[in-house]
Amino acid sequence: MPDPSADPELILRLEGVSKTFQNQRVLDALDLEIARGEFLTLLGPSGCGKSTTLNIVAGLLSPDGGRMTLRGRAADRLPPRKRRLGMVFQSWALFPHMTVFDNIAYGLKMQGSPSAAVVKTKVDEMLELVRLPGAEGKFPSQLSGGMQQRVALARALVTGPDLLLLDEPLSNLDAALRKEMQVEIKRIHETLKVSTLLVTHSQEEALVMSDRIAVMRGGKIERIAPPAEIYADPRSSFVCTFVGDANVMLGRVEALDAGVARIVLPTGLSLSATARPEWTIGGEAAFAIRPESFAVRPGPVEAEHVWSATVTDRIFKGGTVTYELAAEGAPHLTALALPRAGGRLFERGESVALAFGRQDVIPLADGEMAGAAVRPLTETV
Ligand SMILES: Nc1ncnc2c1ncn2[C@@H]1O[C@H](COP(=O)(O)OP(=O)(O)OP(=O)(O)O)[C@@H](O)[C@H]1O
Repeated sequence: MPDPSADPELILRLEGVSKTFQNQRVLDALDLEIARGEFLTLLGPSGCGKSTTLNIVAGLLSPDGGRMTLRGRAADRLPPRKRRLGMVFQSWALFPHMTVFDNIAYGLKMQGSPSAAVVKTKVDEMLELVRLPGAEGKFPSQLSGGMQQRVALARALVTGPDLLLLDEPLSNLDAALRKEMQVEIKRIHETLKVSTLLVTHSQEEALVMSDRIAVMRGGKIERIAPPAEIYADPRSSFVCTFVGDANVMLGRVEALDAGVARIVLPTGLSLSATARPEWTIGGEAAFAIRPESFAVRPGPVEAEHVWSATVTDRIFKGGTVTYELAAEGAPHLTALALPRAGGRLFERGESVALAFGRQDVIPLADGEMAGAAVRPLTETV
């Protein structure tokens, strides 16, 4: 029976879904909704419950508690093949003894026996969509990893699913192919507008492809929002450091005026920030500054905030340069700069000015990740 309160624009709704494995609570009363046509990504560290959530949606695992509806209908007891889902997993498991054509046609044949002409038309459409025309007679072993992934997508989409489930679909590809397939999957999503649930631990994949990102931690969703919003206003220090890099710091509120807080760090550096509602004078205040929000300048500079710092390390990547810096009371800062043609890079040991404005300071609800947030440099000069 359709739920009379169900929103027809909602493809999936999970309410209070829980799952425990051997006394370990893996999902903790999880709520999640996916709108029709939406691309939603579950992003989080290993073990936070992303795949468990996806497997419950797929019907491959039963939850211990909670409710699930698909297209407004209770789906808790619906067998997987009746859920009208398309699935692509990390190991894309094409049938090795079948041609590309037969691999893609497989799902259609499982649904019933459409005429050979209908099967051919649909498979051709899919090959066109994933940009593999002419590959229908090949076997998976004759295809590159990226091409196999395109076939896996075509196989998942050929039946016209209501919801496409993607579990780490790009993690077996090398970095260049992964970037190419991110853009491909986004293009296919924009063409078909099929509602999609992606599971990944890659912030880049999440930022590039999603309409909304749900950041998971310990079996719960900590923050759900569109990519640009989650990046600009992550709220917690965990989300701030998981979606992007950040300098997370802790200070004390010295003054509060019209929603603006004056914050001092233990050694006297100070700054102003948009205040969070729970901040009080004399209380602790956590905040973050993204590496790209610091302007690194050689000497005195006019800006709302200017901190003196010393370059402790540098990594040059061509289009960008990352500096590790130490300021008084903030010994581990990271700044990201765009080297200008003809401009010079700062050397290790050099004194610089770090300039930023109030709008660059992200107020946070907690300082859990303070000091540990910015990813370490991997190559140095
Ligand atoms: N069938 C199972 N039996 C026992 N424990 C399980 C089972 N499946 C998952 N777990 C445990 O549940 C937790 C969450 O697993 P899940 O695969 O959902 O995490 P994830 O966020 O997808 O992480 P990853 O990216 O590493 O797969 C992990 O601690 C995992 O070891």
